[in-house]
Amino acid sequence: MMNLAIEVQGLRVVRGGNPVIPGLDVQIPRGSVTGLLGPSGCGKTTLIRSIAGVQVVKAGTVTVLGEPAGSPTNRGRVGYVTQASSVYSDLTVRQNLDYFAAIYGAAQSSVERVLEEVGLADRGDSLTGQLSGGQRTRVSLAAALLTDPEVYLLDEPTVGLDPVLRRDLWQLFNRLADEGRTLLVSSHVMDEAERCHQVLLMRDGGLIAHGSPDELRAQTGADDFEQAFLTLAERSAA
Ligand SMILES: Nc1ncnc2c1ncn2[C@@H]1O[C@H](COP(=O)(O)OP(=O)(O)OP(=O)(O)O)[C@@H](O)[C@H]1O
Repeated sequence: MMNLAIEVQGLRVVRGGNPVIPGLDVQIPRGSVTGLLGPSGCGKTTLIRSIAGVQVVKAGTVTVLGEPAGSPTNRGRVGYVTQASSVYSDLTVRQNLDYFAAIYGAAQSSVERVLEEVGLADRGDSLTGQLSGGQRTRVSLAAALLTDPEVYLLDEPTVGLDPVLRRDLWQLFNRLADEGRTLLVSSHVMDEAERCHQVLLMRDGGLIAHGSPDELRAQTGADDFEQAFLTLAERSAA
């Protein structure tokens, strides 16, 4: 049996009276980077929230590391980085990380390590509120890295980043997966599919494809993922 990090069965989520996820099943193996790709509003954040255990769900089961999503047993084992950064704007970057290290019980020495990993080693003394959106997201990511979680749920972590930083972050995600961590990373930039082991293509609250980048290319005959998505979207609507 596959060693699963995340298992979603029959997930149904209603938001604002609308069934934004009408019924979804997916399995994500440990030690992989899975890209969750799809257009704005298709339900990526809702799916990630359901896996993080912070979304009210109408039906279905979501299991993370063998526990129900949101289980206290998984505290510290699951790192969730939301789209809106969840760090304090009136503290410096280092003060934020010192604070999170203290409440998570992480070694203070890990602060410099995570600053380096997210490319913010030179911004430790900057006031977080004066950083760009992409920099603030990286402070949130650094805070998640402090506890060395087994599962990372990252909601659009590369939005607003230049190509060099995006490449560096994807290298970090792949390194974490090589070390046995599991990452679910959402993006609406289709080209980011290339950097994942597995890709989930989402549309209108459902999955229209799940496979490796090569498998999706072979299924559609498309060279780029923008085209592959369009082909799969047309097929799913037919
Ligand atoms: N708080 C809310 N109340 C009601 N409906 C919501 C709420 N948040 C999101 N929705 C709806 O749920 C659907 C899915 O939204 P979601 O944020 O999960 O999409 P997304 O793919 O993450 O979008 P984006 O890429 O723009 O962040 C959308 O139709 C959205 O309008």
